Amino acid sequence: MRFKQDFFEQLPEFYSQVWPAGLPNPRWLCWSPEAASLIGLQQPDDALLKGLAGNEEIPGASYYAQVYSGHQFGGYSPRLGDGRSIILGEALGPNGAWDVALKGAGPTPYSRHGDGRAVLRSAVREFLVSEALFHLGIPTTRALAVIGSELPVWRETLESGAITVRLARSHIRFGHFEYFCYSERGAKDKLLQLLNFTLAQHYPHLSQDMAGYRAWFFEVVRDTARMIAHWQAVGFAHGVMNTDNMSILGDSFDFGPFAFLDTFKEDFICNHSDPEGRYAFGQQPGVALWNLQRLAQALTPVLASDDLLAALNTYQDELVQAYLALMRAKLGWGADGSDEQDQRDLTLIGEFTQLLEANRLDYTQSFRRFAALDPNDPKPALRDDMINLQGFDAWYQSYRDRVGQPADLAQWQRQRAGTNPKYILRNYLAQEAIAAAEQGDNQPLQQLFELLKKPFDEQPDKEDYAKRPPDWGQGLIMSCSS
Ligand SMILES: Nc1ncnc2c1ncn2[C@@H]1O[C@H](COP(=O)(O)OP(=O)(O)OP(=O)(O)O)[C@@H](O)[C@H]1O
Ligand SMILES: [Mg+2]
Repeated sequence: MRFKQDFFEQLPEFYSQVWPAGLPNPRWLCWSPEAASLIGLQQPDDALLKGLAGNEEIPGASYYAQVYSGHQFGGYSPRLGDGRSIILGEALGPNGAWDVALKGAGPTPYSRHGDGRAVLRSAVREFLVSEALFHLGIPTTRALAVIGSELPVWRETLESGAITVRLARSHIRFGHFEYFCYSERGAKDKLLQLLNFTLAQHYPHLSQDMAGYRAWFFEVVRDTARMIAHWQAVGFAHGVMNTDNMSILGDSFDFGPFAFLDTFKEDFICNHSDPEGRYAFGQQPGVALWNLQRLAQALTPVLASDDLLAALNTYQDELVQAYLALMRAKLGWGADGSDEQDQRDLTLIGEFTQLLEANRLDYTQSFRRFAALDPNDPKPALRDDMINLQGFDAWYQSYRDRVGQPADLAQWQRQRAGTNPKYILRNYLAQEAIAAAEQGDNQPLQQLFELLKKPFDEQPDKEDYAKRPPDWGQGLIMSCSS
């Protein structure tokens, strides 16, 4: 790995230097060749294993934990920071630089009462979902590898310690700005320093002045809205949308109790620690706006309120337009750009998801039906899934009116197959692969990983992975303890 150390060198007051505690008997559990290529790595080898486990120093790396704060479940936590993640610097690749972070590398000055560790189960989940989201075309941090070990780590029970090697375009979170606004009260110079750094690194087209800052915040709002549109369109629930888990670049970030929906349920909650459903699937668009409002508030020392408000006011439209574009691609609809059509389409989409919910249908499977649907067919396979046929027939008539007859049906269906994944990371699939890996059998994990790289392909020998979960695996709710 070749590194540059811009954050480390330019922002010395924004982190603590810290060494990884190391892992006994480390072994490769997962390796993503696609992520590796981003930073010019070819093969996992022994020297790299020792380095990423934290057992030997990696040449050129600086070891540091960033300080940040954030709103967690609505309340402000004045000091969080990387309590179990150590960043090595920005690794240089053929198309830019990627922060390399060892998540689970041991305690840091921000660990408070935590052990600084991650367990195999959570490390593998983060690995799988990072790469799965990427292959679904959703902006996300990436995962290079998971390293397992014989380190005993206590959660609800005795588990083993592991490290996810995360690659991120940036680790700067909404919470970084909140920290330098509230927790370091009056540190306007630091807020500005952070903002200028962010612009220089990631928004080179923007100037470091009021006009540039203003344009930047509009982009943050836009990119956050687009990320959320992707989550809602694919049926992804993040589970812990605290502001310290919101990447400033609009990449999906920090994967804990996430879930892809199986049976569609608007108010589906995937996080065991969220009984109120603050972060329920259907709440995500509103929560992201709330989070952007917290970010805006933290930016008031450096940006005019009117500018911040003007940007926040674009959120809904950015979200709706991005969501409509994705859903139209899934359903096979064109667009004429009119408000009337937008409204009608939103209504029609909402009616469809209501049908899914009322008929207790699987979100992914139901949309995948469109890949084999002929709009000329009055009784498509999708109809056979429904209990409420009358409701479906009424909706389907509107759908057919909307879609018209495709000029080239085969091509139209290929397009639907390319926008409605067949395979998603269902929680029960992750569970099965993890259970095997915990017993020393990596094969199911490797197979699942390979499957998720081609979510839109038929992969006829993998049909079982497209099925609905067995009874034990329905609507699994994950605990936050990771
Ligand atoms: N086992 C742990 N030991 C020490 N600190 C922890 C541990 N687990 C979480 N934390 C800290 O608690 C806060 C909230 O945790 P959260 O689950 O959002 O983040 P995370 O999953 O640890 O990491 P990241 O956001 O970098 O993906 C963070 O400051 C995090 O570093
Ligand atoms: Mg976090």
